[in-house]
Amino acid sequence: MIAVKKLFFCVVTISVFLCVVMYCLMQRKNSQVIRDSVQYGSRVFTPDRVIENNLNDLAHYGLSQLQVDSFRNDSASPALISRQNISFYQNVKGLGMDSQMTNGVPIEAHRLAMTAIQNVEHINIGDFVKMKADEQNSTYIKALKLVGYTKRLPTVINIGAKKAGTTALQIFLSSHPQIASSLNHMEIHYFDWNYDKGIDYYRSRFQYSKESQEVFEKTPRYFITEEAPRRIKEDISPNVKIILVVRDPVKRAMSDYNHVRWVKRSLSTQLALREPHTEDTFEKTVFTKNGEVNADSELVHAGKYAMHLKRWLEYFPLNQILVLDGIELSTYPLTQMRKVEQFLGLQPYFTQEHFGYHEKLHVYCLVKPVNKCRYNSNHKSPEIILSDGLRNTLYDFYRAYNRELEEMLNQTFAWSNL
Ligand SMILES: Nc1ncnc2c1ncn2[C@@H]1O[C@H](COP(=O)(O)OS(=O)(=O)O)[C@@H](OP(=O)(O)O)[C@H]1O
Repeated sequence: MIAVKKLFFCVVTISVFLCVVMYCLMQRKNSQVIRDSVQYGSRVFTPDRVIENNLNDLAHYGLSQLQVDSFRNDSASPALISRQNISFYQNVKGLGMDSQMTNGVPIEAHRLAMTAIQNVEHINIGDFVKMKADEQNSTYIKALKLVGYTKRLPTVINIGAKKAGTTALQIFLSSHPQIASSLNHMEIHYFDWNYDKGIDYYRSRFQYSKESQEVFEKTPRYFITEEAPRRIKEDISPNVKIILVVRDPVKRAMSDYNHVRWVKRSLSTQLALREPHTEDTFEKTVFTKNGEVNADSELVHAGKYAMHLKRWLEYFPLNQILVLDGIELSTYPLTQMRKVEQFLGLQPYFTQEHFGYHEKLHVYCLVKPVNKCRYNSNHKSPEIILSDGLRNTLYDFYRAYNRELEEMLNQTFAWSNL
């Protein structure tokens, strides 16, 4: 009997040991895949999936920069597009990507430009394909211009706040036919991190667009960047329209903490270095050892909305800044997007049919014309649990800022007096 028990014990121990080893190996593999993956719009592509889906084609379109570190490098020249036929787009569409590609030429613009090359420039496609890259490039850009498409600086900027729902806004707004976006819908970070690259670099990071379109970018870090409002006013125009999304600042800080920890765990050191400082728990990050709020922490600082907004108001009048509540955006996307349409003077486009509730994510996603949901990088992060005392201390800290924001905007927020 004792021998059977011992044998049973041994089998259980070995099985547990093997399970632990397998689990560790799988985690290692997963984290490698995450490190090497790239987020494209709302999708994440791992190297395996990209190779499966024809890396050669993707490489032609700038997607050879598949390391997260090269996100902000220049993309392929528009002329490369002419070397492939339209079926490439169908491939890409099959992958669930946008038809507006890395090089920023919308499919409609490409078709018009190719027609112009043949009918206006009188160059047949055979000759065009054989042209040297430089000549082909300039012919193509000239044709794009001829049909009304150029790269332009933004007319609308979503300045933040980080983790307040800005990606959802971007996904919704970018589907409006009168909106052109940044390439790949990337955050360009021009007015904070990439300012020394110059305005031509900034312009190059947008899709080709028509005069009748608004050009849109979102970089949530602009909101807390001291120089951003002045730079935007001086370098683009005093008429740029600004959209700010705000959210319960305590929830924002928690979401930010999870995001930063995820970036530090999963992405490159270069990207991680740019993220705010964090300790190994949320509590240690936002509170001092004495249990006071650590006002120096960027995670805390970013939620002092009234303070940041005041700085923006030194450069832009309030009627040029639309402030949305992130929670409203996740619950009533149609009402919020109608506000945005009105603010930007766009034709009414959105209807309830464009939005569908995602049961697992508990938010609304875009379901028309394509399914697109915010990829939630934090979904595996454990929920942050704070004692009632610390939670109240944090809410107390923000209350004065929240009330000031309400007064400035003559608008109330459900989280203002928590
Ligand atoms: N449809 C919709 N509407 C409003 N908010 C939404 C929506 N979808 C997602 N979310 C929540 O937004 C949080 C991420 O905010 P951002 O997209 O601004 O993050 S980022 O600054 O771009 O990284 C993130 O919050 P947390 O889940 O608390 O981390 C998302 O869940």
